Amino acid sequence: MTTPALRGLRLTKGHGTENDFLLLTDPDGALVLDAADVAGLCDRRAGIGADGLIRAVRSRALPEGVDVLAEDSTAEWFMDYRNADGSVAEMCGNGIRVFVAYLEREGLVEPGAAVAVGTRSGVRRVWRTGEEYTVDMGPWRMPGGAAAIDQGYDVAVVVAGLAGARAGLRVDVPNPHTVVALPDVAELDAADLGPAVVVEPVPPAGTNVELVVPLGEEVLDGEAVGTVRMRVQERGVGETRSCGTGTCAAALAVRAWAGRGAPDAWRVLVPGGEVRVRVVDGDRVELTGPAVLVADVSLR
Ligand SMILES: N[C@@H](CCC[C@H](N)C(=O)O)C(=O)O
Repeated sequence: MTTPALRGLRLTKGHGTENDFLLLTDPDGALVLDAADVAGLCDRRAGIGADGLIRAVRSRALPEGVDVLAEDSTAEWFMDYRNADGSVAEMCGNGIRVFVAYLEREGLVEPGAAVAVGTRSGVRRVWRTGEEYTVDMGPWRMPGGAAAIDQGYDVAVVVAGLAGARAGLRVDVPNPHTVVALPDVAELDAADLGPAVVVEPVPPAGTNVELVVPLGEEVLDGEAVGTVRMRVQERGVGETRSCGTGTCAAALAVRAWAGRGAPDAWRVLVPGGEVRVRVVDGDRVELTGPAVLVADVSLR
């Protein structure tokens, strides 16, 4: 599995609500990691196994055309995110929390300080409160525009195990998501996210798909908080135990469906745990959840 160029490479395994990642540091961006290398390392039988791989590269070592430092000169590290099949993704909401926990543990950023991280979708700020990390995920977009928001959907989605086509609403965070509301947890459990999910019309860059069941609202510490249960099929991976950008998309879709007066604060329950999503100033979203480093591995 390991190509000679990767022998001796040191990786760390970590997860955020059981969305798991391999992390490595390549400060000068010297390592050539092609899609087959990434897929081999992420393979759960022949490799180490993970939903994605994250390479930490110094922003000043990035190839021309990726100018993170022009956006924020303090964004010293770039998160090079790859899905388990080797494809690249714009952003990873669980991965970026684990990335900052890893940078702290490696002594590459000041522990406990807010960190600006370069990503393919721009610079994102991450800060730690106790054991949890919060990410300013920035603005989102519903590519179907006002018509989709008014109608509540803009695509048709066919999922194995569920009868007929379901209505889906696309939400970019800014990686592409399609959120489908189901009436109850029995349907959520019946869905088979093993086979490909068919989305029509096909989104131009593909899509992650979230199945959600809204579970109502309660008042916590004087604030209305909505709860959503979610399962996800990730682009470039398959079904995963969690997806941070997906939880943001899920909360934003359910909030849009609920209409005026819907909560800004959401708990999203996923098979791997729970995260919190907050809409701030109506136009950007924050994600809070755990980050766990599990093991260090050296490739033979
Ligand atoms: N698991 C991630 C999302 C990873 C990228 C996604 N599969 C894509 O291709 O967009 C998250 O926690 O956000």
